Amino acid sequence: MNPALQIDGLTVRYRTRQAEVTALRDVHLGVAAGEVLAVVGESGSGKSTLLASLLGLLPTGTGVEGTVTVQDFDPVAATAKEAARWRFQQVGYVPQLTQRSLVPVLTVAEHFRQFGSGGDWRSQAVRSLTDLGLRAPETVLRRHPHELSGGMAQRVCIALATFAGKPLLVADEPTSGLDPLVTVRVADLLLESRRRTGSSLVLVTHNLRLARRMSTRIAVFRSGVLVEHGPAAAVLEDPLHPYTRSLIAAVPEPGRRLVLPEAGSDLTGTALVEKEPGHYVAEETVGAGR
Ligand SMILES: Nc1ncnc2c1ncn2[C@@H]1O[C@H](COP(=O)(O)OP(=O)(O)OP(=O)(O)O)[C@@H](O)[C@H]1O
Repeated sequence: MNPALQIDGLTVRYRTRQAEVTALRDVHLGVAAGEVLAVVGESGSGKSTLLASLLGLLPTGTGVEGTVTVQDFDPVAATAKEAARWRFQQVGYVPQLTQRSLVPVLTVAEHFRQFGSGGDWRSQAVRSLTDLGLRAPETVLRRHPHELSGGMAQRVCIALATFAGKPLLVADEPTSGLDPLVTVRVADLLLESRRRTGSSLVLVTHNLRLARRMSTRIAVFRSGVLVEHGPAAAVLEDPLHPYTRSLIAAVPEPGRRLVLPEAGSDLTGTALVEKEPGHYVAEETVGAGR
């Protein structure tokens, strides 16, 4: 099977006034058509930079070495205009800050109309929004972005990304902040859309349970280095790298009570209880140091 996505020797350096930050170092990664790749790693490990490279969204002036090919297109070498046109035609994208990615002067319906072909875009949009647990989809369609809550905007963006059946779906933390039932709906909708269209899906997530539920392959990043990459079951059941093992060990068993240990964290001393797989709620404050 041809790779839908191929990255060879990718190094990305951001240049700021104060310093140069190497966000990715010599990354080699391939994803076949129809696969679901979960990109995991701690904050600052380079996950969003990887997505920006795949989407042709790196800031101007960023230093890039190596090659990226996504379905015969090179998003890193393309101009901003070429990359924008390609994304519109080929990519369904769920960004991390969903509310900012909607156009303030357009209603939700007008967002859908841009991607819809034929007359049934409205019923398709209503179906997607209903599948994502929005109770009054017709009302949501009439609203402007500022009239949506954060969770609503997130689900609108997910519905838009899957709407047109593009060959590549890219989602940056699509379920962060959503409740457990909606998380499951989002996962199901993304997977259903992938099944229907045969698209490939690249998913950035901190949630290893979500990665396990959704992905066929997992790529583990640490400090810009791809430390482990392979079939999801192999990486999660038999991790080779100590960092992957520590990520997996940090996921508590369902129902277990967890007291966050990191010194300096706002949540230090907060007990979390897993109410649903992969979803933790603050149960009580137990005092730092316990
Ligand atoms: N535009 C930028 N200019 C300078 N440095 C940046 C820029 N974007 C990211 N970085 C730095 O590059 C590194 C990788 O950041 P990146 O956002 O890719 O990580 P991440 O794994 O997605 O983190 P998070 O999970 O917190 O979103 C970090 O050190 C970050 O501070």
